[in-house]
Amino acid sequence: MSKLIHVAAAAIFNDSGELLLALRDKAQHQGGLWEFPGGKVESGEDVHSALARELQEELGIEIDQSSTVPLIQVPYHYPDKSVLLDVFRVNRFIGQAYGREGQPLDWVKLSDLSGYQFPAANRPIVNALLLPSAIAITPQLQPEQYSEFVHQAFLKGAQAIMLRAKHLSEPEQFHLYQQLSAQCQGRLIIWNGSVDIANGAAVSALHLSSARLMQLNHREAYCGRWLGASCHNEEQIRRAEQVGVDYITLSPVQTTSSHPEVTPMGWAEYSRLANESSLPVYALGGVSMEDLDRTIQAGGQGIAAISCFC
Ligand SMILES: Nc1nc2c([nH]c(=O)n2[C@H]2C[C@H](O)[C@@H](COP(=O)(O)OP(=O)(O)OP(=O)(O)O)O2)c(=O)[nH]1
Ligand SMILES: [Mg+2]
Repeated sequence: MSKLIHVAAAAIFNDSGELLLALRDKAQHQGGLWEFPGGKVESGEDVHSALARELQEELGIEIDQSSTVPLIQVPYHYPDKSVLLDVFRVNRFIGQAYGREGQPLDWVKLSDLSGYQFPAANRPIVNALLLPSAIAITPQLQPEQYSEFVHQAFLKGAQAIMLRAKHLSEPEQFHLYQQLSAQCQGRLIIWNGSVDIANGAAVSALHLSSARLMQLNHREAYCGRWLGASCHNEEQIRRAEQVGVDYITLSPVQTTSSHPEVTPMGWAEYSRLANESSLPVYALGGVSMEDLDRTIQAGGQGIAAISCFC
């Protein structure tokens, strides 16, 4: 397999929360498609300097390291070359962005991103931009207690809910899913269950256990928009990538009360696995909202947790 070409790229936001896209020239590799501005890291250059240089060369804007936050690293093998897209979120910049190389630019709302055609390697980047950074997973409760849990979880900073209620019957789970979907008012609600039931009930976000992930052969078997999976080791992560899921949770990062007998992987191993994976990776197991910044700095998407939202 050819050597990975290290590419620094930026998801640049303006004060209105719009994202800057540039159109690649037809003559370039992956030409005619929209991209996140950036380019190749030169030999001897660090990725932050490369990003600042590329954004100056391509857009005429100035950034510094304090205004960039890691978004995702995506290794990707095209038939003709292999790239490592090292993508940062840029929330502050100096200057007025314009296409210095004549390339058309567009400021785009996140909700309009699906209307743009990107290189194949960009799918996880778009997913990382659309997915939340904090998911509250429901503990085992009586059916009438879930609504209060969801209410509290949003107050405590969760941006999405994963309904995991294996102690209830499937009709009860589905009834709860519908009730909580109404309560979430457009925020993401993920159902932890099987592909068949999710398809039958037109569930738009499904999370698979690692056992269900290993049994799934094709992403297309699930009809909804978001597909996630629980992973605990490299074999499961590779499987999730092959199947083409949209995100994974990786656990346990730290000792957790729900599985006290399992040895946690620790932050260094979490970071290594998250960076090697092409997918958005949530830290799970003994983590809380206080770990959000370190998770993102470690190359993760965010946190998924039960206890800290109870
Ligand atoms: N900048 C950027 N490159 C991307 C994206 N997605 C994707 O697959 N790529 C690929 C295309 C290229 O093979 C490589 C980046 O190369 P580039 O053409 O931007 O590099 P550069 O700015 O240094 O340009 P050049 O001087 O080599 O022409 O990464 C993306 O969103 N942004
Ligand atoms: Mg470029």
